[in-house]
Amino acid sequence: MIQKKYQVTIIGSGNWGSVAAKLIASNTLKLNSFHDEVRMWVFEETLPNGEKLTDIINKTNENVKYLPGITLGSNVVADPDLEHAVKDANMLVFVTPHQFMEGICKRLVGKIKGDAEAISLIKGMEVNPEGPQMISSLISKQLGVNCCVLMGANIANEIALQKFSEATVGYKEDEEVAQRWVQIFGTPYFHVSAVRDVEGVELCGTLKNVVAIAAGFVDGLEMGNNTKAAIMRIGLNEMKAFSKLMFPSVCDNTFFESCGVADLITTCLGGRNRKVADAFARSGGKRSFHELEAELLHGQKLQGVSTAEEVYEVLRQRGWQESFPLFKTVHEICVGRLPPSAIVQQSGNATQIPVYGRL
Ligand SMILES: NC(=O)c1ccc[n+]([C@@H]2O[C@H](COP(=O)([O-])OP(=O)(O)OC[C@H]3O[C@@H](n4cnc5c(N)ncnc54)[C@H](O)[C@@H]3O)[C@@H](O)[C@H]2O)c1
Ligand SMILES: O=P(O)(O)OC[C@H](O)CO
Repeated sequence: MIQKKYQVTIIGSGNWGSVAAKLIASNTLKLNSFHDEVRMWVFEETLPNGEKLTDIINKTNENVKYLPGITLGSNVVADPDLEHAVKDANMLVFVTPHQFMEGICKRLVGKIKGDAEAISLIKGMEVNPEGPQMISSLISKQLGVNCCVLMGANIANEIALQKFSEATVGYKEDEEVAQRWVQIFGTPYFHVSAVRDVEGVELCGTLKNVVAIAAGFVDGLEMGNNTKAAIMRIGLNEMKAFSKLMFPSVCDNTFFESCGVADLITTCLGGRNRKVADAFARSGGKRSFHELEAELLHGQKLQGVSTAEEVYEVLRQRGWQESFPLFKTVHEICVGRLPPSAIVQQSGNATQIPVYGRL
């Protein structure tokens, strides 16, 4: 019998997308059931020296803009043509900032192989008048594919340097498919495990970005470690309560996986959301997130501010605002309705919130 060979394409080539390419490319070379080549769709841009990013990646094997100084692997092929990049793939890895996914999915309808499986590494959600939709669900519905997720305490630059870390794959039903994702991401320095709780894993990764913004405010206001720990604790409670209200099937244990408490800790200590929110608070809320993101992240994108807005919209639609003082306050600070110092005054009310007692 001829063994099926899987072809992997990565849709996205930012900081994490490039590290995902490096991890997967190191494994496809070793595993017989995968084609060596890993195709990576690049949102094309021209760099200041006039060269196309795709050409530089294919020439130097390095994403000089989003992951400088790291060799991706000679079997990573950058491709600026989205439809071309996915045409032969039966394993699709989605890893772009979440705000671009609706447009990307629209372009891919009818363009992917019938046996394709997908995984989303994207931390974020979509909210429209009909309600919220997780990104894995957007991918599944628009493209008619099964979609797992991979989330965890994964600051990309640290994994690029092969420093030990862990991640969690969330899946719906098919454990064999989940194990195939574990196989192509896992390395001796990147331990991956799978849990049957796709919504719980994805909501952990999504909601921690809102808490990271709150932690950045605390840092910018120089309020100290105890305050930051309190904000993280209150944030974790809100993450759990929100996830369970959205999806009653979400498991408590998921919050103790890498995607849960570990991601919350790393992101509140060293993530980009924390960094930009710190600068915002130091400016007294006078500089915009947009301006600070461009200045501090050099093209990388912040997810926490838009996620705070999306979560706020869900709270508004469902009348849950009073049960989620931290989530609500983060958004109100981001849009300038409250000063950064409100993060402690308002979130402190969380101790009286009955919803936590019930969950
Ligand atoms: N960087 C990390 O440490 C990290 C770790 C875990 C998860 N994530 C998540 O991974 C996802 C992707 O983040 P990242 O760090 O790889 O990206 P990034 O923020 O480093 O880079 C931004 C990317 O967006 C692309 N882009 C810009 N405009 C675009 C457009 N109009 N359409 C499509 N793409 C466009 C850019 O080319 C670039 O590849 C996010 O959901 C993030 O939360 C990131
Ligand atoms: O840099 P951030 O804040 O986008 O966080 C990066 C990762 O999500 C941490 O796991």
